[in-house]
Amino acid sequence: MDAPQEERKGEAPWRKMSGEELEKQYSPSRWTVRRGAEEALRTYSQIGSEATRRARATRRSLLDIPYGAGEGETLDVYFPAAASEALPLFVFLHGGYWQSGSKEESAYMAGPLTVRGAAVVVVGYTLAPKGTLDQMVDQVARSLAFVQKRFPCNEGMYLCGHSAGAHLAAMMLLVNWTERGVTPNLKACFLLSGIYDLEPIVNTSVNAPLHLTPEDALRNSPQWHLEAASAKPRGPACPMLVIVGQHDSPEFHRQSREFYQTLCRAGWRASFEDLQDVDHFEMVWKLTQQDYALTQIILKTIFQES
Ligand SMILES: N[C@@H](CC(=O)c1ccccc1NC=O)C(=O)O
Repeated sequence: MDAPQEERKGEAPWRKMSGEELEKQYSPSRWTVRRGAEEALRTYSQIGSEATRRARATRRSLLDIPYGAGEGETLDVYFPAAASEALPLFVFLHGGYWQSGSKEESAYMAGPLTVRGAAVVVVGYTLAPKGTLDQMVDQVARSLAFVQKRFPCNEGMYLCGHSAGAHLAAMMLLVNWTERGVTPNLKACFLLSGIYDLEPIVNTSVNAPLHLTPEDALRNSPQWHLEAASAKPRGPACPMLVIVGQHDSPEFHRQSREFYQTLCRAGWRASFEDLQDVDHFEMVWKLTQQDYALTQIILKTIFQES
């Protein structure tokens, strides 16, 4: 059963916030500590573009591979030096509130991960207002099915999403893969600074290009459907890592903590990490660095080091 309406309509703190406060809570760039909002956003996209350029110049890659017939339904793959298809695949879904960002500026982790022997897949999807949230969720599901079919010998898919991308990643736990004829070999999920209950953003500026009705928001809120989902945990081998940045807003902390609790209730093996000393953007751009705590967590999860 889905979460009862009383639980959804309960005492969530955002319901008592002014419009202005809600807007602030859901504007990650207003919570950065080392840079101003605009500089943080600029740096985030610069580091991503530069990391992507570098990966394209120095790694074997497949770029703009269509996973569907629609415009923008393409993905990029970056490979380690040793040629093999029996590789772990790290699949990244970029953020940008479903209305900004692109795979062309999101291969942050391609360097550190390919050096260690994992391939990195960066998925493109159709941003709002052109794409609707339902379409994006379907696109990401099709991209994962495509990757599984294209690399059937993969040693596991490690799905990672940031912010809006973490929402899309979490929605994948609700997909009926049997119906789609292929089940991705999912080995772990990294959910970075995500939002899992979309109702609070319906009345913020985030929703201007999205046009989410309260019904759209509820249908696309993994927080309220996970416990009822038919896609049950694939056994103890698929951990869910829910990670939020120390300097993310209180609402982002609440969203991650409550989704972690829901994952546990639904029977997933989940962990929760409040990643010290990073904001919403540093959390991802530091994945360009091999010695960054989150890069190390990802590598340990993929390569099972203790
Ligand atoms: N306008 C937003 C931008 C934003 O939220 C964002 C930007 C890049 C990557 C992820 C983001 N957040 C969620 O997807 C802000 O004020 O931070």
